[in-house]
Amino acid sequence: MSTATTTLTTPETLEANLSHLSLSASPTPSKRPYLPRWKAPPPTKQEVEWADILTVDLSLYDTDKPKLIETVQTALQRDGFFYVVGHGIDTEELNRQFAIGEVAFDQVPREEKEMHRAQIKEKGSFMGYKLQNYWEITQGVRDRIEHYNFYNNSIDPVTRHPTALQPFVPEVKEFLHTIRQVVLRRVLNLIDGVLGLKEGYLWELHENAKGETGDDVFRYMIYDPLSGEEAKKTNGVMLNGHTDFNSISTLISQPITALQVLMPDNIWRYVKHKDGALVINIGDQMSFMSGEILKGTMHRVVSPPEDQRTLRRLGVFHFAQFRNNLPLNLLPSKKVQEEGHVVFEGEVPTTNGWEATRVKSYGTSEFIKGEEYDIEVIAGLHVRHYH
Ligand SMILES: O=C(O)CCC(=O)C(=O)O
Ligand SMILES: [Fe+2]
Repeated sequence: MSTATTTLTTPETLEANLSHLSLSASPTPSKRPYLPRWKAPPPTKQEVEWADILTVDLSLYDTDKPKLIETVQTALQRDGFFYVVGHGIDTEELNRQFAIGEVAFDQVPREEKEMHRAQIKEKGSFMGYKLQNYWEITQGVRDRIEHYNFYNNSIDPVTRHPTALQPFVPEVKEFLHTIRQVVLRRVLNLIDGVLGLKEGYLWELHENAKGETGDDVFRYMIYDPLSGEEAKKTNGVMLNGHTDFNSISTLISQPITALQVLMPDNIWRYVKHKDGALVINIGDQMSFMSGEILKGTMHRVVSPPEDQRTLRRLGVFHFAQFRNNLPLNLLPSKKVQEEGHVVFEGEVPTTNGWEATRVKSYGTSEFIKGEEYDIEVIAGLHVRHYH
């Protein structure tokens, strides 16, 4: 049974409908186009400084929600990051997404990738490919990152995607649907609990009863290693320190140790791989709407430890978006009004407006240069770009 047609609009129907979602491998995997299983690289054996990140076990969602709300509260007010386990998505389904991701990079010819190049500067959109060398890291060193992005509201028709990816598009759609319902929706409900909002309030800002849905980005991403020379110039940095632009980001944990979080003591620490877990953080927009009670935390990607340094690093990401054209005002929560602060003094940017502005300028525009980070001014705010 396909789940892609399940439509969910009201919080009351969440629990009833969750039971209809395929949380494990599809019952008809034989109908799926063949792909070899993705072979995950071995975890690092080196000791590095790990970030202390809390874990939310979603299998307790129905039985111990108050405990989960408490954990999400600590995680988002202190670190901005947490792991999610017990989400019910089978590890084979997660593996399959990495296998499809490889197709996007290794089975699509360069000319076809060029044809699907994202209109980043023109439209502030990553739809399609962001190819290598588009961004500057620092001192003239260009990035070694390629990504392919699906947009939730523009996945159809299948033929808009590169030929090699087309057979897998129905699965991508189904996976994105599942992750929205099983992970995003429940996490948003927990954040409602943290902020004292009525359950379902934040979900409604992501998908309303009319079926208007945020234009989430679903991304496959691959990092090629930096050369020794490049790494020396960037201090090992492969992706500059940034906050995400959206509401909530989810990445599937993978073994190559490279993602670092700037912890409250101003030290970058590594995010440790947890098999089958998802790593969640909030982006600018959720942070702003919370009056910055919830932290949009700085993170970056650096060259992995010695035993993984020459490996390519494949990633799978879901960047959830609020619905379009919502002003980034404070949420109607007593806690936000009392403990948060007004973020925008002048004109308040909209959800998709903020996203597009950040996509357009990231990695390409001239900012105010600083020792540790450069500063970009958007709507009167100082946005930091660590290098
Ligand atoms: O590759 C990663 O682990 C993080 C990537 C990231 O932060 C992003 O794409 O916003
Ligand atoms: Fe990020």
